[in-house]
Amino acid sequence: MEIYKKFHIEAAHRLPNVPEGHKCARLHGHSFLVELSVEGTPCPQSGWIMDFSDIKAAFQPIYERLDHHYLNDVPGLDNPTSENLARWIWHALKPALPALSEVHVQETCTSGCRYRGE
Ligand SMILES: Nc1nc2c(c(=O)[nH]1)N=C([C@H](O)[C@H](O)COP(=O)(O)OP(=O)(O)OP(=O)(O)O)CN2
Ligand SMILES: [Zn+2]
Repeated sequence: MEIYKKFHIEAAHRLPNVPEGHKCARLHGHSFLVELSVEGTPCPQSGWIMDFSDIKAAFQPIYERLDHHYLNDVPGLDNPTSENLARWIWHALKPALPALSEVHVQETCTSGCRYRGE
């Protein structure tokens, strides 16, 4: 079974490696939707895999590094595509949240990336 918690991150970025003339080379911003999934078996006593608020607490320090920041300035995010952001969040969060099973980064209403580790 999987549970998830969603977070909204307002951030700016530009993509430095796109072909010349690509619109994403220009500075722009997104309201990123980050959905974190955790896999497990519900505890018979509590009825939950883990408290949603524990997911929030684990993500909080990472959220603070991203929200209202220019992502290209965050160490390790010099090319902040959805793919690189999802992988970056996975590696930053996994030590504090070992049951993490998926990081879903939605960059726009129509575009995003799901990362489940390597
Ligand atoms: N594979 C990827 N492709 C693109 C990424 C990315 O991170 N990974 N990022 C971008 C841009 O950041 C862009 O802001 C988002 O792209 P796009 O979905 O094309 O945005 P639109 O608002 O133009 O989408 P439509 O729904 O088609 O209007 C580009 N590509
Ligand atoms: Zn973008």
